[in-house]
Amino acid sequence: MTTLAITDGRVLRPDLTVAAADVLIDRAAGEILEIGPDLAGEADETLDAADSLVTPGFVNGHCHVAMTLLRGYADDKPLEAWLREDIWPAEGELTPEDVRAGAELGLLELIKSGTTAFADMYFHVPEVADAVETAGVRARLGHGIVTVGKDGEAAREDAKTSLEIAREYDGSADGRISTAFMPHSLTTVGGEYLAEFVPEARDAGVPIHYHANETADEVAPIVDEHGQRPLEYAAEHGLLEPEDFVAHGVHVDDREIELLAEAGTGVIHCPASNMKLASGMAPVERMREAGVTVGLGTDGAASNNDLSMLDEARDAAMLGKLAADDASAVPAEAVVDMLTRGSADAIGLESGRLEAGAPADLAVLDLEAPHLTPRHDLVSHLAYAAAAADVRHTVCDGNVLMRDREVLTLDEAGVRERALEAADALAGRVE
Ligand SMILES: N[C@@H](CCSC[C@H]1O[C@@H](n2cnc3c(=O)[nH]cnc32)[C@H](O)[C@@H]1O)C(=O)O
Ligand SMILES: [Zn+2]
Repeated sequence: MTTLAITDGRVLRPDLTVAAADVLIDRAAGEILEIGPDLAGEADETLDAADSLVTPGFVNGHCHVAMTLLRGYADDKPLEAWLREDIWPAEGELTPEDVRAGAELGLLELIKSGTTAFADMYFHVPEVADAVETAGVRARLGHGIVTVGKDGEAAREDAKTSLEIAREYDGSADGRISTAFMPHSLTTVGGEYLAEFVPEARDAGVPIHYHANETADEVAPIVDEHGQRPLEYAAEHGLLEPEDFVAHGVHVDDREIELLAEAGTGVIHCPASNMKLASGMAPVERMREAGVTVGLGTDGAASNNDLSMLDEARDAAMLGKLAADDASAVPAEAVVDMLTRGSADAIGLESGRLEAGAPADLAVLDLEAPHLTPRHDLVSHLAYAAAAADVRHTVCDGNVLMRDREVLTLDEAGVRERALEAADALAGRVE
């Protein structure tokens, strides 16, 4: 057994108290062995965490990681127009190599900002999986299905691809990759395809992930056509199981919140994307009070425009208060919970907590910064004041992915160069 110790840090424990302690990790098992004083002597390797906060690695519950190539490509439009006029035409030109380049850029950003796991919906998933394997993080990956505007054959092909990818990649990258069946949304995938393929996804034993109740424009057609709220329609199609998780959940009514809580289906709140596309304010406080598992996600870099989960945490607190018209809503503890354990629970991972037996997925934040001084409350700092650049080290599955702000698994300069070239060439092809 080789061991790694994170030494002399302040460790954020599952009950959100902070203790001066070392963290001892079994590298091969990728697990935390012990948290306590003076463990450095027992370790083969150490990572210094003096004057630093050791937190669970952040979990990004909803992303389209390769969309980093479209960062800044189209801004300042609502969802429907943004997707149809700008994003989908550009995505139509994306090659597998482009997706690989965009995924690597996104992974670099995730690791640099302390994120150790994410859920991702995109296409050319084999390239995303390859990049995840190299980068060393955990991921729940899936192929996003869109059937609107496609003939029956092409639509079924898209759904089949999503199933095949989910079956093939589950458990890959030494178990760091898990998968899901991913219909894009309740309005972009026809009910007949849900009826046909959802039972198959259940047989394959994979969860289902989709965008739901993101905009008011997306709710209205379902109510008009089916006389049901979107999540009632989802439940009827077998899309609300405990392992499933939806992105957004902005326009949900009380009955839908109850359905989510009863079913145990997770909601990934994406506050930055919801603000930027003016989609609305998710009732995060009400969902949490009702017992819904709520996590956080960045969504893609084209609607955010970064992949920093610490930004998302702060946005979630701010927007949650505004939405509830109550400054005590979505407090720092709730935000830190959503950032770590909430997202992990929602997407079905064991990470998000630092304790013996848990996955060795963590981030170490440098506290020696003016904006993190003084130190009345480190949970408050994590929710409101810390930023991506404060992350010093990132560890996932017992492996050091970033040491002293240097990413060890990806060549930063090369990744940026390939992404720049791919993005420029893509923009040229779309014009
Ligand atoms: N196979 C599908 C691709 C679906 S991948 C997932 C899609 O979600 C899109 N997307 C990104 N952010 C959002 C969002 O906030 N809401 C809905 N869709 C989004 C993204 O651009 C991508 O096209 C096809 O043939 O078009
Ligand atoms: Zn999305």
